[in-house]
Amino acid sequence: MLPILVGESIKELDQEFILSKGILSLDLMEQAANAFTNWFYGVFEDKEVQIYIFCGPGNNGGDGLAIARLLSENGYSINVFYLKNEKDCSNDFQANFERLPKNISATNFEKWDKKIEDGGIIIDAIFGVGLSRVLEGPISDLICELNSSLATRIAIDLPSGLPSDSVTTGQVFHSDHTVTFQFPKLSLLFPEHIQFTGDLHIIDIGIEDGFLQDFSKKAFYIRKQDISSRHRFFHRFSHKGDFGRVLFIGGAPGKLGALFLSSYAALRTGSGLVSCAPEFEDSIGIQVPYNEIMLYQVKSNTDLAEMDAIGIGSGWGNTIDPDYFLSIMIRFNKPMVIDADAINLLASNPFLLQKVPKNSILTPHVKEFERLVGKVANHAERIEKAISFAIKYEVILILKGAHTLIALPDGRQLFNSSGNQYMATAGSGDVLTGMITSFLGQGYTPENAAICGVFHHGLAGELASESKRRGMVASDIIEKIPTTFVELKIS
Ligand SMILES: NC(=O)C1=CN([C@@H]2O[C@H](COP(=O)(O)OP(=O)(O)OC[C@H]3O[C@@H](n4cnc5c(N)ncnc54)[C@H](O)[C@@H]3O)[C@@H](O)[C@H]2O)[C@@H](O)CC1
Ligand SMILES: [K+]
Repeated sequence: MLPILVGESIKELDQEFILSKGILSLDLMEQAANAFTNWFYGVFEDKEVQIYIFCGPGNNGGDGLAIARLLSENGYSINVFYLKNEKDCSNDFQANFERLPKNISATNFEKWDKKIEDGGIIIDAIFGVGLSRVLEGPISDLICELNSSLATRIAIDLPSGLPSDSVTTGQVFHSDHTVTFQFPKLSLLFPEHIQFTGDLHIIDIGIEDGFLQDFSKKAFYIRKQDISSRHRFFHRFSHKGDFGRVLFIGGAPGKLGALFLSSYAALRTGSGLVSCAPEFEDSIGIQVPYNEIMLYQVKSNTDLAEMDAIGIGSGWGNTIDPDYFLSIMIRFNKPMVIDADAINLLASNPFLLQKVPKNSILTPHVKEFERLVGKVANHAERIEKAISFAIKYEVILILKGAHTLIALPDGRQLFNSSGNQYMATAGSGDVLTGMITSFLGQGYTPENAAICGVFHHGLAGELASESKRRGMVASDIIEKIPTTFVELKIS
């Protein structure tokens, strides 16, 4: 997985990397500029448009100048504006300033005539991870001016004004695209920053993952290439028992659909045998809309341990007796997947939290999470509380949303890269519960079940939305689960 470094470690990384490779920091800047321009050529082919590059005094500005040179050499029309007397700027800024081709006009931003041609592109190279305080004065006014333009806006590494690891309180550049180097900075994953970050692109500037590992042991970004090694592989003699027997408990009157979504998602994820236990006085006569799913009686079956995994809570209702939940946890006594109304039950009966089997997986959305831990001010605090919760109760806490967070009991935090906004639809969470429970039942460790479940769920959502967009529903996600195995070449 890709390590996520905090802002203050990035300078140290930079230093050690160039030392180990025997290169100059200017060379690394050139690698970064080349990686950026390669991305740029793929997205913006029209060389007639005017490109306005605003360069701050540090190395973010240096990147901007190197990019200006490379784009100009490639035939693009470049206008550079810099923010300080170039003598006060970083060494690599100055070196790249010297290397600017003569045909590029470079002007102090205070002399900018505020004209941006129609269809123009603004590149923000003002501040990156070196931002040290809230923007004020003329720089804040400049960002405000740039934000009001109709141009396409691109931020290099970070939108200027956005701190790398915390929530912003000041003026920030509004990007349509943020092109960040090597790994996502934490603040680019916060939902409250979406208006600043736009589409996120992580580009490789040549620093190997292995090198990054020494600088972050806590926060990671889950990518497509991290998934295959987490899967179990089955052979031609595998039988349905090997693929696990799973049970879903939930589905009170009026909410049966949630239970069926979880159950069917588990089948599509590969479970061998799937049963569901609706929360009905008498569930015998209930019609299950899928031939492959069996009905199960939790109250009369004492041996819940015959199940390989249990997913509990989808549509369970709010009238469940906490002692009944407790008896299920005691009778099963293995890690289980706990969602929705089961999380609400834990929140209103905190004594139950101590009884949750270790390494269980809780999958709250933001509101359910707040019921568990209380109100939070912002996403940074939410992440901190998720980490402490996972450590305290020795569970895996999956905080659902864009870049779903998987907080592990040892304190590691994994952020997901798959999925999109179209997945914010009724029942999407029930599908996730079904998928994670399925992997758990197939013998995956809770950590791998969580990672594979979250990533495949997001990928299935992406695939389903290709043709459905905002009309996508949770069942569409389920139908695309098998294609995720094909995409990732999982047999
Ligand atoms: N791996 C790396 O570390 C690499 C870093 N590179 C670039 O270098 C950037 C970091 O460069 P720097 O550390 O020089 O930092 P920045 O260029 O982000 O900013 C530092 C400069 O801005 C000033 N400053 C900070 N906050 C300010 C504020 N609110 N108002 C006015 N002035 C302010 C500082 O005094 C300093 O002069 C990265 O974001 C990236 O763009 C790339 O060149 C490639 C490699
Ligand atoms: K920037």
